[in-house]
Amino acid sequence: MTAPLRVLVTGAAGQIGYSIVIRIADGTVFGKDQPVQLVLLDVPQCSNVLEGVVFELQDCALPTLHSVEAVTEEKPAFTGIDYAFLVGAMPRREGMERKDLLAANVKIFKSQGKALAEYAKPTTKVIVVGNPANTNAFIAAKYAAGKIPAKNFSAMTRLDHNRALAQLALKTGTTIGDVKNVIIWGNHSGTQFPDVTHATVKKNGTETDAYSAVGDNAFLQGPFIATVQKRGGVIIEKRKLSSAMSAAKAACDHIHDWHFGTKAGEHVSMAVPSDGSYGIPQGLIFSFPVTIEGGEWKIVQGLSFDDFAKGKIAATTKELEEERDDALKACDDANI
Ligand SMILES: NC(=O)c1ccc[n+]([C@@H]2O[C@H](COP(=O)([O-])OP(=O)(O)OC[C@H]3O[C@@H](n4cnc5c(N)ncnc54)[C@H](O)[C@@H]3O)[C@@H](O)[C@H]2O)c1
Ligand SMILES: O=C(O)C[C@H](O)C(=O)O
Repeated sequence: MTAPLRVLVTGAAGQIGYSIVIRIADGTVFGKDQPVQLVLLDVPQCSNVLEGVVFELQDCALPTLHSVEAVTEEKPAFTGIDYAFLVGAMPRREGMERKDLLAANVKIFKSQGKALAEYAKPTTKVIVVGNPANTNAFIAAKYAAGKIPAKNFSAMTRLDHNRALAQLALKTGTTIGDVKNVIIWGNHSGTQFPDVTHATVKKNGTETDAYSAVGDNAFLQGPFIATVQKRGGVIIEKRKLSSAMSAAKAACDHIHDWHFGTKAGEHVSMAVPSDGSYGIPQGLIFSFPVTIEGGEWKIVQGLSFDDFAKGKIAATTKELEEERDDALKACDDANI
């Protein structure tokens, strides 16, 4: 029998947590033949809610769910895990930018970076969902350094990637399966650059580049980019809560592809530590197009940028550098 994977979800009493755990437990993420031991972490004040989630998962009677436990401390949460979905963090409310969460949330990721180093397997793979996701992942990786390699840390821009696919499909009157190879560059924030220069759309049986399929450059360089950049804020305005169903689905897509690999000829967007590719400062957790094989991601190389794209990439890089510096200062100030 296949050995179970031990998978941690933090913030499991929250709204994304509630949508994510069922997909991990029912085999959507790791496959229908892969047993999973789920570990759900939240703060002690949420222990009752967490217990309710455990009861519901038990009541789902899922063949792939080997075990599920609820914990409110880091040691039992992080011990021996193979994958960590780091969701637990404060969400933004109307009128806030994601970086306004930095001071409150970065301390969580300093502490969890240390816990990963102390208790998790050195091979653990981490997705940070809690905002500001890129910078939180940078901090977690920093405090786990020496025990878990930086390449095992990532932040989620798959939701932005999925939003970009959906907007292209809507605009061209196609379906999601017809659109591929959009790219999200940079930060999961309003400065991200959703780029369709290398995307393709299959329409009436013929695959063409996205610019030809849309036939409206002004749309692709204007409203399309703004819609994807601002989608999270619009959802908050409408729901009075931040996106959860779509965020959980994207986190599961991200880990599914990290585990199983990307399809031939396709790349996905994933915020990973820069190795200096495209001139992005080393170590910044920056969203790149990646291909994945054997559990290892590789940044797609050799893509060219026009001046428009260069300007967008410079802006998101600058924001990430500023967030990094603020986060490092907040960590120095935080007595954890
Ligand atoms: N990267 C993305 O694309 C993306 C998308 C949507 C939401 N988010 C972010 O995800 C985070 C969670 O969103 P949500 O809507 O589920 O929020 P939520 O408030 O519904 O749930 C967050 C949960 O985290 C818990 N928590 C807080 N501190 C914790 C800690 N130290 N350890 C464990 N659990 C802790 C809270 O008690 C709560 O149950 C937010 O920061 C949100 O902004 C990111
Ligand atoms: O926008 C937010 O604050 C939530 C999330 O990051 C999103 O993109 O939906």
